[in-house]
Amino acid sequence: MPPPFIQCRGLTKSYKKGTNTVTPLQDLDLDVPRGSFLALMGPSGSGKTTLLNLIAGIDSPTSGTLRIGEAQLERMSRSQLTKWRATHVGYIFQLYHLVPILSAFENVELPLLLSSLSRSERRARVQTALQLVGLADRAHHIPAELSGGQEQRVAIARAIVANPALLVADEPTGDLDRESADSILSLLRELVALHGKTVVMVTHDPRAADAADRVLHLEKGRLLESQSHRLTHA
Ligand SMILES: Nc1ncnc2c1ncn2[C@@H]1O[C@H](COP(=O)(O)OP(=O)(O)OP(=O)(O)O)[C@@H](O)[C@H]1O
Repeated sequence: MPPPFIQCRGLTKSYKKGTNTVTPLQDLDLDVPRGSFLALMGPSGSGKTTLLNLIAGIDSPTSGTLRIGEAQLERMSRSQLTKWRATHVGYIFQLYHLVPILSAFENVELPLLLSSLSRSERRARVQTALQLVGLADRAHHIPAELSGGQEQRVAIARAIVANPALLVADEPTGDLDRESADSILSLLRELVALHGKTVVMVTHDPRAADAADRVLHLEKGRLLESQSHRLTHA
């Protein structure tokens, strides 16, 4: 068996709040295989975003270990994490976070501007990403000229343009109608099934969680159960 792509052991995150210590994530053990789709559910304040941000290298654990691919994240400094993130993780937000004055093309190109790629290489990558999300014909539209579902597709193109192995998504369908939500979930499934991405998604929506291979429930910073081991997908 290959080693898990994501491996957490005793993962704990605490914050000091005045004289109190808040521990949104406590002693978490988790293995996620490469090329799988994991959904994280749980009540508000249960630690879902905290875990997502640790896995994305946005924040560092207080204790425990977190390995993603070859990288041992708990040993990295802030600047090492920032560098690692740029090539290894794509982040998808509930409210898309697109730059309103830039076209779809320019939004997707943003993560590549700090890379050493030439202009024509960047253009080719952006076009490929927009094609993959089905929006090649909207490249020159600004976000206000797109529907919510299309904006989220642009955000997904931006998340995959640097070809990261890992995608993390925080409520990616939370602001969408059912039909657009379903099409975003199909797209995420396609990225897993056809492109080998590993997706970790926080959601409150059981229908969204149903698109995942596995659903984990957090409560008060601890893992409750694992269910819905899906073996095949249409
Ligand atoms: N930077 C921080 N400083 C202090 N406390 C924090 C910080 N980030 C998160 N917390 C606390 O950790 C707990 C878990 O927060 P988290 O955002 O991970 O929950 P969540 O499950 O994602 O909730 P929601 O579904 O509402 O987004 C909360 O009680 C929150 O107040």
